[in-house]
Formats: sequence, structure tokens, C-alpha cells
Amino acid sequence: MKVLKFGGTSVGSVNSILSVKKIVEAIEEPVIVVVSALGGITDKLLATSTMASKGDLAYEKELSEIIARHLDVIEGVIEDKEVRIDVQKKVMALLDELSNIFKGVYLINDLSAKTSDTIVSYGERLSSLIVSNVIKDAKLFDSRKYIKTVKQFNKHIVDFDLTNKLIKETFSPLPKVSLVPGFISSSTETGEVTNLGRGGSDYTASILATALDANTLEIWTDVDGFMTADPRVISSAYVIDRLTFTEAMELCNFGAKVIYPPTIYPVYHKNIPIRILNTFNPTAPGTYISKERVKEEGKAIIKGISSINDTCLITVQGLGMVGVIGVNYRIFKTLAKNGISVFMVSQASSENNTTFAVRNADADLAVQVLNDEFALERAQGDMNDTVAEKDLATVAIVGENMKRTPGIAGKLFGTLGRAGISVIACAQGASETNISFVIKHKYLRKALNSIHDSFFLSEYKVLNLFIAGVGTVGGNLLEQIRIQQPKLMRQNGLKLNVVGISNSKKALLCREGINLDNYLEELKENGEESNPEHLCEEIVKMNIFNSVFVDCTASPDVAALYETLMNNNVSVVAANKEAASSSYDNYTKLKETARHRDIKFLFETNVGAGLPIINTMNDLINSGDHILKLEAVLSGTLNYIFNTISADIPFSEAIHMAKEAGYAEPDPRIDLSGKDVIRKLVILAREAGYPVEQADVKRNLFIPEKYFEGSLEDFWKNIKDTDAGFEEKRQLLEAEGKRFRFVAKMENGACEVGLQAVDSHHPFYELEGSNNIIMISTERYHEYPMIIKGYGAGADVTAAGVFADIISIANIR
Ligand SMILES: NC(=O)C1=CN([C@@H]2O[C@H](COP(=O)(O)OP(=O)(O)OC[C@H]3O[C@@H](n4cnc5c(N)ncnc54)[C@H](O)[C@@H]3O)[C@@H](O)[C@H]2O)C=CC1
Ligand SMILES: N[C@@H](CC=O)C(=O)O
Repeated sequence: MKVLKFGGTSVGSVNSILSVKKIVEAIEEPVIVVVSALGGITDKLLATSTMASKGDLAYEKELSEIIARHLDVIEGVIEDKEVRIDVQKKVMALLDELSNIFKGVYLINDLSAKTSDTIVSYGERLSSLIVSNVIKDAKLFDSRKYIKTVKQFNKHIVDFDLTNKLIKETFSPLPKVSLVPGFISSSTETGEVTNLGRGGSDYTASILATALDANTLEIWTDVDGFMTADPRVISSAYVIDRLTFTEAMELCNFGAKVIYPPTIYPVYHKNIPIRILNTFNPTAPGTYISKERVKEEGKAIIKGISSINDTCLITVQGLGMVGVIGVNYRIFKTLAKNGISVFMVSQASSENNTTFAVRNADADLAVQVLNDEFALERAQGDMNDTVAEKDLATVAIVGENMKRTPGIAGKLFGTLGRAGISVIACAQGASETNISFVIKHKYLRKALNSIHDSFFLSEYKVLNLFIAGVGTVGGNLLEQIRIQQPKLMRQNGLKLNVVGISNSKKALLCREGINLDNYLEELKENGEESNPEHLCEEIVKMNIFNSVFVDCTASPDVAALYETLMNNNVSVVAANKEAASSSYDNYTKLKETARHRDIKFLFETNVGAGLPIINTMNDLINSGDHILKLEAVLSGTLNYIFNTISADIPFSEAIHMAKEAGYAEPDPRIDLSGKDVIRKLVILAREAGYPVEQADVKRNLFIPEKYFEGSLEDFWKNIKDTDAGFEEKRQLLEAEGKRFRFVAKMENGACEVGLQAVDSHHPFYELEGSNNIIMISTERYHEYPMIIKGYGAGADVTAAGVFADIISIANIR
């Protein structure tokens, strides 16, 4: 035989009750069917009781809704008219009794525990009566007659000796289908109605299965089984096919509300397996819980992650505790005496403090009783006042295969560290089936996501991207990401999730990921008004794990956000050169923050767009080489202009063309004034190990300062005045067989930039289009410097360089 329990949602509607009928009638062997109250009725009974006890006549409306709900269900599930009338009569008789009890509570304005227990018992009495008339040949039993309880610490505890004996008597012989109300019981001493606590129907089923040696206990609910984590928080959580009793116990004790925790103990002792099944998807395999520990190749070492939102840590501490026997005994005795439940304990090996977790509601009482208990020691200065830290959350990772598997705790705490989450307390029993830790409540979602990602989704990794700037570079980058997303997921197990997109006015933020097919319209229609500070606040508030801020703006205000973002464990990838070329102090602070927080600050595209210049220099330095000298053409815009001006294309026209081609800065004066090259040279010198500031760079500029004064419009207007002069110089150079190149040099930290006329023997002479070139002389590359050359500006190559930085954070090959 087997025992099946159907929860409130399984008997909550006409359709669900009809599914229950189908499931039960398809079973050939004898079954005991345990039912909960119709979904939501227990809460409604409790709420109605409270209203009545407060003299609130509105209870009558609630009661009439309870009555209507039951009558509606009967109407929908019982086809035979005669049976239906009979059931209606019986149900109405129970509802009349209930109505009289409510009236009494209303009149005397009092609700005793005994009356409350009686009232809630009607939920299961009514549902079992109805369902017993729906399932063919079902025989109804009254659980109050055989589930007996005794009182202990204000709780009704099952009197197992008597209960087991009564169950055996009651179900002998065993009918084909026995229909049983869950949750309710009665007192061994007084016979009064009691119950097994919220969720107690699972327990009723377990008690029956154990007493009658069932072959299986089936818990039918509205989910497909135990999941690896709470699916409301982690969309990628999935059903666990097998658990041991211990693992199931750990998971449900820690907040996974699939079964009522005490359910497991009775069946565990008799090794009766539990199946968690879905009434609304009965063919799904569900979760199978048994004694056997199966180590499946390729499956995650841990089985699940669960959490308790409501956590307060209490710490009892003092040097006077060290080596004193009995302090912990006194702590936990005092808590037990006051009915305070402790769900996690951690003690420093120095013995000078004991920390434990309780519910927030128990915290004040816990502090008070412990301060009283240790009043003498506190007065003598041997111990400090007891301290409570509220608004925390406890998370546990669970799995019997963690036993003797090295590296699990390391992986767990490493993951939390990389997500910037500090662990306040932790505990792991010697059984090694559960590692629990306490964190600030505000980090709970991030912690669950990063742990789930790290332990369960190792077959794919998620990077959450915030992209600021959707112009030439940003727009191209988003398009590259859109195209590559499916391939990266398929071939490299990398999920690129764009969770934020912003321009200078608006921001679009979506934790689940933005659809890149129409983000521009979305940003325009549904983006919220934004500015850099607002953007930063929102990103920090979203608190997403594995997140990367990608700066495709040229804004100093956006660059000023990096420090805050990094301090919140957000990596930064910048096309924007503002930060890396800002003061040396700021540059080193950002680099140190990234190192300290184990995140990334990458800006490869700051010099040479997509060319691998910074990474190559870093590789040289990291392998012990020293960079002695750099000689380079680093401006795509200027090189393009010098390659484009001709008798037909004047200087000012070539600048426009460079802007159109996407080579120039948003403000092209930055390129023309030499500032962009100065910034690049400063960044390279710093990466080579020299503490250089922009002001240290010697410059030989070629456009007089006066053209950069005033507005951008003034610049476009006035720059035409230089066309004739440039044409003259160009013709002279051409006659000499030379070309203009704007060259950047660094030798042992000394930096200079300037216009040079190079002849055909010079390596920079044949530098086409917007190309860049850099010659790197090092201790190893001495006689023949290393040369890197190629496109040095442009939307697609720059976006590709930014993309490469992003991919390097994911660390995939
Ligand atoms: N174009 C190129 O070849 C290269 C460009 N870069 C750098 O890439 C960056 C972007 O350049 P482009 O795409 O050419 O410029 P762009 O002018 O086409 O785009 C800039 C974008 O930044 C946005 N923006 C400005 N202020 C903002 C703010 N406060 N918050 C959010 N968004 C803001 C604008 O709305 C625009 O969408 C610049 O820093 C540039 O130096 C780096 C290497 C090569
Ligand atoms: N405006 C820059 C773009 C790359 O940094 C250039 O012209 O080189």
C-alpha cells in the first residue's frame, strides 16, 4: 500500500480535485489519501476568527465566503444529484457548527487556543468529506480518532505509542481507498481537538505511512519537486531528481517549503521512500527521496541551496568565557526555557564568543534573558552585554556528497568574495552535509544567484552587462553582442545578459535581460530619466552578481562612477579614456581597487582601438621584461586626415570625413589638439611602469591654440582658415617624398608628442588610412623592436576590442 497526500492547491479548485480523482483511481494497490483544507481556507479561518474575537461583524462576510467556496466546489465536483444533495447537507451541518462557534467568539470577544484549534480543524474536515465523495469507493476516516497528541513546551507532540496502535486498529482491514483529513488530531489526555502545526498534513501522511509500513509516501503538490533553489529568485533553478533523507531534511529545515520538515523523521526510520509529485503535471518524474546516496557523474556536488530571510544573530561574548565550563549550557538552557528556537550556532575556537541565529521576532527576548542570566558576570566585567544584529539572512548549501570532498567551502566563500559579499558568521557540522552562513539581508538575492551559478550552472557562465553609451562604439558593440549571444552560449557556455543600457538622458534596466532586437525603441519609450549618479545608484541597488559596467561614452562624469561601482564588485570595461588618463593617483587607486576586490578594470581600446597593445605590454612586463622605449602613431583620426588631404580634399573637409567614418572623438577637437594622443601615451607609459601625468608630456602641436577656443560650431567655422596653409605644406612635403605623421614617443618615462615629416625609409611612412602603429623596445626586444600595426580607430574594431575585454572577464576559451 502507499500513502498519498494532496496539499491545499491540489484540492483548491474543481479542476484540481478532478485531477486528484484521476490520479488516485488509476492506482491499483490500496491507498490512503490524506487531504489538506481547500487552498487558502486555513488562513481564512484564522483571519475570520481574529475578526470575530475583536467584535468585528465583518467576520460574517468572510464566513459566507467560506461557505460559498465549499458549496461551489461541491457543485463542480459531484455530478450525481442525490450524492451532491447528501454531501451539501453534511457540509452545511459542519458549516452551521462552525458558524455557531464564530458567533460565540464574536459575542464573548475571546479566542482561546482551544477554540482556535477547533475552528481550523473544520478546513480538513470539510475538504476530506467532499473529496471522499468524489473518489470512487473512498472510505472517510476521522484523524482525530487515531492521531493523538500530548502537550510539550506549549506544542502538541504526537503520542506515537498510542497513535501507532490506533492507526493499526483503524485501518485493519485496509480499504481500497481510505480518505483522511490531514493536520488534525486530538489530545490523549482530554480528547480535545489539536493539530500538528501548519503544513501538518504532510506529517499526518508520514505517520500513517510509517505505522502501516507503506511502500511509498507520495506528497502531491503544485511544483515538480525539490528545486536546486527558490525559483522565484533564481530563474535557472531546476528540479532535483534524487535526494537523501538527510539532504531533504536540511533543505526543508532551511526554508525550502516543499514538505513540512517533521514529515521526514518517521519514514526515514522505516526507510520508506518519499516521492514529491505535481498534481498539475502528474507525468513529471518529481523528486525521489530515500536513504541511498547516489553519486552521479557530472552532477553538481551540492544538491540545493536554501535560505531563511528572517535572521538575527545574537552574540554572547567576553574574555571571562574562555575555558569556563558550562557557559554554552547556560546560554541554550536559558533560550530553551523561554521557548526560543536556535537554527544556527557558531563558536570561535578561542571560546570568547558564541554566536547563534534566531528569528528577528525572538531577538529582543533572547537578549533580555541572556543579559539576566549573565548579569553577575557582566557586572564583574567578565562578560559583555549580549549583542543582537538584525535584518540578516541565512543561506545553506546542502548535499551529502560534500562529505570528504575538498574545496567546497573554498569554492563557496571564493564565490561570495568575488561577489563582494561579506560572511558574518558560518557553521558546518562534522557531518559535512550542510554549510550555513549569515549575510546582510540585502545581499541575499545576489548570494543565491552567484552560488547557484557557481555550483549548478558550471556548464554555462553568466555575465551581466550594463552598457553606457549607445553611439558609434556602444551601438556597434550591442549589435555584436546580439549576433554572438547564441553562439557564445552554445559553444562557450557563456550567457551575456545585457541588464542595463543608457545614453546621456535615459536608462533601461532589466534584471532578466534586455532584448537587443529593439533596445533603441525600448530605451526611448520605456527608459527612465537618468544621469550618471542615478545610473550608479540603480546599478548598486540592483546588486547583481558577475556584473560588468561597460563605458562607451566619452564622459568624465561617467568615468567618475568607476570607483563606487568597483567598490560594489562591479568590473569595469572602458572605451572611455578619461579614467585611465586622469591623475596618476586616481589611475592607481582604480587599478588597486580592482585587484583588491578580485574584479577587472580593463581599457584595452583606450590605445589603438582593437589592437592588442596594452595586453601585449602587460604580458611582456609580467614575464619579466622591461619596456624602455615606445614610438608610435596613435591617432586614427590624424593619420586618416594626413592620408586623405589632397589637392581636392582640404584639411577641414578631411576632419569632417574622419568624424563621419567614426574615427574622431565625439568632440573632434580632442583629436586635433593632440590631447587624445597625449592621453594615450600617458596610459601606455603608466602601463609600462612610469608614473606620468598628462602635464609631463612635451608637445609640438600643429594647430594654433586659438582654433580650440570657443564652441564646437566656432571650431568648424574657423578651421577652414587653415586649409590653404595645410595645402601648401602638403605640396612641399609631397615634393620632398615625405608624409606627415603625428608621432608619440616615450623613452624611460620621458614622453613627447608632435608632428613629424617622415620619408619613405621610415616605418611610419606606409601607414594607410586610420591605421596605428607602435614600436615597443624592451630589454628583450632591443635591436628589433616589437611592432603592432593595424586599424587604430573605427566603430567595429573598437567595439570588438571592448567585446574582447568583456570576454576576458568571463575567462572562457
Ligand atoms: N571611435 C573610435 O574609434 C574609438 C572610440 N573610443 C572611445 O569610445 C568612446 C565612445 O566613442 P563614440 O562611440 O565614438 O562616441 P559617440 O559620441 O558616438 O557615443 C557616445 C555615447 O555616449 C552617450 N553618453 C554621453 N554621456 C553619457 C552619460 N552621462 N551617460 C550615458 N551615456 C552617455 C551618448 O548619448 C552616446 O550614446 C569615447 O570615449 C572614445 O574615446 C575608443 C577607441 C576608439
Ligand atoms: N579618436 C580616436 C579614436 C580612438 O581612440 C582616434 O582617432 O584615434
